Amino acid sequence: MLKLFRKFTATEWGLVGLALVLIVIQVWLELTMPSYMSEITMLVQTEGSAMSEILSAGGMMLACALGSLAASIGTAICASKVAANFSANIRGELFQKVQSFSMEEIGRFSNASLITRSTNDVMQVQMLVVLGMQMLLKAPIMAVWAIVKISGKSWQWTFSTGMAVVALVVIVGICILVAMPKFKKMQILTDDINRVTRENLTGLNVVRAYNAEDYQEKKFETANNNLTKTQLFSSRAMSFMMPGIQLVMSGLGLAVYWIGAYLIQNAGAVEKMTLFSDMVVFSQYAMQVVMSFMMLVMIFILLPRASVSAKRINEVLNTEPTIEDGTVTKSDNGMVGEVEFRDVSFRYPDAADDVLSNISFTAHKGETVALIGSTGCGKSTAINLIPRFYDATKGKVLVDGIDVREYSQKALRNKIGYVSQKATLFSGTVQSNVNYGDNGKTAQPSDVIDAVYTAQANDFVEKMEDGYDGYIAQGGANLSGGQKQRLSIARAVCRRPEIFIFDDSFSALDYKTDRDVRKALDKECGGSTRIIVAQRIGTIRDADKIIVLDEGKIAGMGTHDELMKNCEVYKQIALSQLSKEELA
Ligand SMILES: Nc1ncnc2c1ncn2[C@@H]1O[C@H](COP(=O)(O)OP(=O)(O)OP(=O)(O)O)[C@@H](O)[C@H]1O
Repeated sequence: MLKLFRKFTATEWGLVGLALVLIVIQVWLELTMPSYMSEITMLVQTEGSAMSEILSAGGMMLACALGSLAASIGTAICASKVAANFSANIRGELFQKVQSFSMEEIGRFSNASLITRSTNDVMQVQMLVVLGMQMLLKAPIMAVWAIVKISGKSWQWTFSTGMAVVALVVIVGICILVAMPKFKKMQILTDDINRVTRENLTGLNVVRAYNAEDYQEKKFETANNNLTKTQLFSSRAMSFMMPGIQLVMSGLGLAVYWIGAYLIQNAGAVEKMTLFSDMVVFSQYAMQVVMSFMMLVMIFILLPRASVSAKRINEVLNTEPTIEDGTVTKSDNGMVGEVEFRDVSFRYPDAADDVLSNISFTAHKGETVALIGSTGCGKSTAINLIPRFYDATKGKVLVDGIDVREYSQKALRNKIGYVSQKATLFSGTVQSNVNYGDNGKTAQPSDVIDAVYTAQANDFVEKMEDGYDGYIAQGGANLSGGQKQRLSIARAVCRRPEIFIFDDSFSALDYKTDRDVRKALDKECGGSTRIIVAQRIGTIRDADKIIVLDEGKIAGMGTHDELMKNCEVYKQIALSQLSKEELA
């Protein structure tokens, strides 16, 4: 937690200082009030006191109350400003950190947990800062000051206040000890709720199509009940706290007056009046002491949850991405658009076996290299090593003759136009989706149009109400699968990259569109290297080199004709899709 607070900026520390000054003023004013009360008590009991004296003391009391109110509003403003800025900074840092994560770290934390950590956990810490700045600073000042004020009065009163404080500490201690483990659990269960809700929303079509609402509801109910039970348990434990504190406060009030009555009864006539006034003042100060402890209690209620949250936030902030950035920004060996896999093997973190074993091939500038093989044989995994979504566990992937690990990730990815297996579009317009990202080249509106034409997306884009400014919903929800794929292809084309990576990006296109896109790519982007993962023989049969993968190993490599002659795995895939006549 303290580690997080080190992130306070100078302005925030300045505001904390200002809040501290305001709190001292507030406490001073609050603790001055009982003196006026004592004065009024004395005046009321003294015969011949003038009304104006009572009114003047009352007026001073009112002024103290108003001053304390103003100081407390000032403190609250400072506290909320510090907390809001602090949490905005933490959220920003978390976002940046997650951006730097490789797929490995994202997989390790899970999307749901990263979202909870960036929202709910930050909120817990924010709440602690808001209340902590107001109460944690005020309580000790108030307690010490009030104790100083009451010391030297009757030892019986001081003793009863001390006992009340001990009783408070015991009650609060027990409640927190019982509830603390549950607080820790609560954040993890919030992750679960988040995960189940996200899963349900993203897969809503499938849920409905399979009438799986009940199943999803049960799943949600389990997560929800677990969280509710944990919350209820900790609330029940905590529910003993407030009445307990109230009991102690009332008991203390009673004790002060009871002791006072006893002392007054045994005192002389003159002492009686002083004792009475002391009793009124003491009960006020004693309440202030107890109130200070109550404020600390409030913080102790928040503290366990916030410290769990702070730990979870720090876990993310302290995680170093496994993909370290290199320094090379430009290859100065004259090579362009060349991709080489040199004896590459890869194993997913925590997996038992390699997904890829000893893969070696080269794609030269302007060549089309295709990867084909049964599902799950490692095609996507292989091409994900080029933009460094993961790093090879053995061997090297080279782009333009340089190990991809030596490049700065930005420079490496600037060379690449990547089209993922599942088309990803962002809420915005056609234009903002096609002219997406930054690779140092400024795309003109005409480049966007060219890219859309190359991807054969012009037919539907130009029919949209606003054309290239047409609205695209989040995830491309207002487009068909094939339309989404074409816009994803247009986005890669618009980048004018040295190397295209198409991860099964033509699968949602009909055969004719598939052929037209490939033809247009040949014409418009002929100089770029293309690495294509495909399931359809038709998509790749014209490729310069086809790599046949089987269980993560190369089963054959060559042109379509060569493979038809000498690669049994390829021949079987081809024959399963096309007749002998079509293949001839
Ligand atoms: N993030 C991951 N963590 C662990 N294992 C994974 C991960 N992603 C994929 N795998 C495993 O790696 C293997 C290869 O997956 P990959 O996605 O590369 O196959 P593919 O050949 O592209 O399949 P498809 O044609 O169905 O897309 C599969 O067995 C899969 O279970």
